[in-house]
Amino acid sequence: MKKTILITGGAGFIGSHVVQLFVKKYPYYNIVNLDCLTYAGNLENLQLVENEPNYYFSKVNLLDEEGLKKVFHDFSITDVIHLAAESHVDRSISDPLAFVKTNVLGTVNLLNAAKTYWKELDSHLFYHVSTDEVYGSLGKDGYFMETTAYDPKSPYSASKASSDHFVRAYANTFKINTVISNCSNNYGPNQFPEKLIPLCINNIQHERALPIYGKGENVRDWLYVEDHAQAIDLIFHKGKRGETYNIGGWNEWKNIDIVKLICNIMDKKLGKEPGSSAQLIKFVKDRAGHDLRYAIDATKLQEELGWRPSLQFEEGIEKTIDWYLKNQQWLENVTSGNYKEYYAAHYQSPE
Ligand SMILES: Cc1cn([C@H]2C[C@H](O)[C@@H](COP(=O)(O)OP(=O)(O)O[C@H]3O[C@H](CO)[C@@H](O)[C@H](O)[C@H]3O)O2)c(=O)[nH]c1=O
Repeated sequence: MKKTILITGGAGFIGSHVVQLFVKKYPYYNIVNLDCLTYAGNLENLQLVENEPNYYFSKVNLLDEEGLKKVFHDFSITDVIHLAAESHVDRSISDPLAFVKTNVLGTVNLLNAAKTYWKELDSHLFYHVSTDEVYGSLGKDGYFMETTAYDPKSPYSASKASSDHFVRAYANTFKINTVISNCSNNYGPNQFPEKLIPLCINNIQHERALPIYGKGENVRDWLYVEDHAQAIDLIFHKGKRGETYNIGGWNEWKNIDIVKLICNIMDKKLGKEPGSSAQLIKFVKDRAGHDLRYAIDATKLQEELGWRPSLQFEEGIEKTIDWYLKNQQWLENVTSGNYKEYYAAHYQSPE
């Protein structure tokens, strides 16, 4: 059966890489990008594929139940890769309800649309892209395994944990084919500059302070976004239905070390005195309930499906910095909201 895959959140950071990979690699699939274009969704991210004959865009909010059903019907959707989500932990602290609406209610709406539209459930797949934050926070040792009990600590991770549970509940109750992956911190092109790495790159360019929460001792595992997209491709095609796969980079860094690394690279690239960017580092009030350490074991994905990250971190971070330095206009557009003009020129009037 020819696939028509609905990729939600395709104008966002990770979603745009997944859409580009699928559109280019599988010209015989139709790819429908469903995105409501919040501040973090930008159609400029899809310039490389927007004219491909197998690419479609649909501006629909996950809270619009009828709109979702119409997309399933109009495009005869066969599979879903669900990436659309509110994703920023700090925003979830100031506005938890927005996360409940998009991440929990939105996911349930999407599951309902699939359940309503799909007749032979066995021939379809609902793939939910999730986060390692559902497992909570680690101390100095240990790793998140697929079997680790859920223990979300922030409104963001609680909303993603809840959406994971709904996906599993629908698999159990309504026999929808599902698969879930939980990934560590991503970095790379197209990431909105509220996240640590692009925030630092952007702030160094503008000689602004680099805010480090607490003492900068918190640890994250970092993965290049294209490696995440490759993992999603593998899991979508070869992952066992009903299973969960952890995705990570085996690449743990303390926040302060990563910021210092970015400072050093930026000094060289911008021709600044060594050590000058690091002077912008400013220790600020810690994030409320800040998870200490995330570290994820992706052995199952490696052993069952043969996935490994392709890039060393040092290479990935250079590539990322080069991309941001080359794409000043992109940064300007996403931080000023000018992307709406791009949307108007390419599609229709923004709301
Ligand atoms: C924005 C910002 C962050 N930080 C710290 C908080 C974290 O320990 C670390 C990374 O922060 P963020 O870039 O916001 O990412 P984090 O909270 O780890 O969550 C990310 O990674 C998760 C996967 O682990 C994803 O599910 C989330 O959507 C994504 O936002 O840097 C700072 O010290 N200063 C900052 O200004």
